[in-house]
Amino acid sequence: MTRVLVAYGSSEGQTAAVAERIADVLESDGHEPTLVDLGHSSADLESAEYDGAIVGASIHAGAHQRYVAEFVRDHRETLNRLPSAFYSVSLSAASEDEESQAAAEELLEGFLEETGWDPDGTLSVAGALRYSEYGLLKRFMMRRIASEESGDTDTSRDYEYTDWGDVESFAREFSTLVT
Ligand SMILES: Cc1cc2nc3c(=O)[nH]c(=O)nc-3n(C[C@H](O)[C@H](O)[C@H](O)COP(=O)(O)O)c2cc1C
Repeated sequence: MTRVLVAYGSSEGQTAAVAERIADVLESDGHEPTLVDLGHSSADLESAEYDGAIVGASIHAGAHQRYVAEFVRDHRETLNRLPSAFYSVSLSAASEDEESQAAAEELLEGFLEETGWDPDGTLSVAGALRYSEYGLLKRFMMRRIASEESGDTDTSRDYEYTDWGDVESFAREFSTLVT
């Protein structure tokens, strides 16, 4: 059985939900995933003898979580040696505007350049708008951003844009890499 680290940073929970779906797919393919929320604990990538690693982060104010970048930088040699993949969750990836989607891809590429990581696979995936969980200021700010992008501005409900089919294909592809 192959052991796969599924480590992530998530500010409002969507990247965590994606990590859980990836872990479900890996498990159903016969692997042994270990989920680690890098915001709360560190993953012992060096000594735990993982056979592969998937790392995820979300974009806030034009950048991925700094602690995820630090984790990747600290472990880049191992990540570059093992089968590995990175996914980035954002609202830009949900946009119908090609420029916004390209901006999300650029941030993903920038993250890899900045950390010195060359993963086998990448995915830029749409996240969620969780108006009900934002404080007043954040709700106002996100509503303004959504309105600029012709997105959803009814703050009385939440919106999920994640394409779970894409997430599952990404996980399945990785699964074949570590088999
Ligand atoms: C305060 C705030 C700032 C955000 N900034 C960006 C941004 O600059 N670009 C973008 O594409 N998405 C942005 N988003 C959208 C998030 O990437 C999206 O909500 C994602 O689902 C968050 O994932 P998480 O729940 O794992 O943190 C922002 C969201 C919040 C709440």
